[in-house]
Amino acid sequence: MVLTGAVKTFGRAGGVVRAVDGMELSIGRGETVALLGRNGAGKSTTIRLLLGLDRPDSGTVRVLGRTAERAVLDGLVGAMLQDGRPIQRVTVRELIAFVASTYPRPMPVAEALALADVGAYADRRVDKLSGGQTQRVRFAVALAGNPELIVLDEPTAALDVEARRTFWESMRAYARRGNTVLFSTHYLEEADENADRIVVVDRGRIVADGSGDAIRRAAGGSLVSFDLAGGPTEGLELLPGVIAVEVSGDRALLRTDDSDATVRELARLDAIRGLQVSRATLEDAFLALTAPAAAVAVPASETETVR
Ligand SMILES: Nc1ncnc2c1ncn2[C@@H]1O[C@H](COP(=O)(O)OP(=O)(O)OP(=O)(O)O)[C@@H](O)[C@H]1O
Repeated sequence: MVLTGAVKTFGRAGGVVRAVDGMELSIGRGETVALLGRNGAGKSTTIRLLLGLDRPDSGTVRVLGRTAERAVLDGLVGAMLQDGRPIQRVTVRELIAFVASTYPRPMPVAEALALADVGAYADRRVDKLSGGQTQRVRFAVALAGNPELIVLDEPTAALDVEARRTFWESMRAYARRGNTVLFSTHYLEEADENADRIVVVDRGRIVADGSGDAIRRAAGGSLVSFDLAGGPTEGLELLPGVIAVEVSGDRALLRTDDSDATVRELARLDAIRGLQVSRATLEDAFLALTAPAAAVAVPASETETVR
């Protein structure tokens, strides 16, 4: 599926919000992709464009070679949105059978129940289930049309650790069949563990796109910190390897893609009091990429664009 220059704005008292701001995103069949961003980054709006629930103000959206609306009507796309609630007073099996009957080439009901791992309570009413069970039923609903692509908006937001684990097992089983998965999340570990590719979104734009490792690298592979001991802070950004500099009290934190070179130069300058070197975590990378006053700009050439 492909978003080309997609823009979606919302009018608001006092101005216009560019929820999606010139998004260029292409996802190939069989990929599992995480859309990672803070609250309000534009993830849900991107997903709504891909599902044909909203139209872009400009730019285009194509899903499996057709318009988003057409792809959904053809049963090629399954979705789990944040606010969807299954209809009540029916059993899980009845619900899935009903949803399947509305699609041209549905998944056999037993298969959808098994894949979403809801077989154990298939004959219970959907309004009598726990939060984790309900979420899996919603996943079964998304599978019922036998889609090639599934789009999940923060699928595990309300789940505990165990429910999350079983949810991702089901999702991976679906992906292993050669299907495509796009999910949004705030959770870095979830993106890293369950996606082949992470697309970091900030203010309606993609600020990094690649594997977890590529994103760590793009935001600076290591962090070097030391006590300034009253020394100058000017020029630190010019040290070899340094991508960004933060000063907090009397301590300087340098984000660097060549910590050896950075440390050698600091040693030469005799600025190694309390020196610490650590590998940037995905969390560091994410914060650097999406911090409100983004200190780090990732040149497009440093992101690993998969397609
Ligand atoms: N229907 C709407 N009307 C007005 N503004 C909207 C609407 N939908 C989204 N926005 C605004 O667009 C921006 C992006 O919102 P969006 O819901 O896409 O972000 P998100 O990354 O999904 O956030 P969250 O993680 O909180 O779900 C936000 O500033 C939001 O307030």
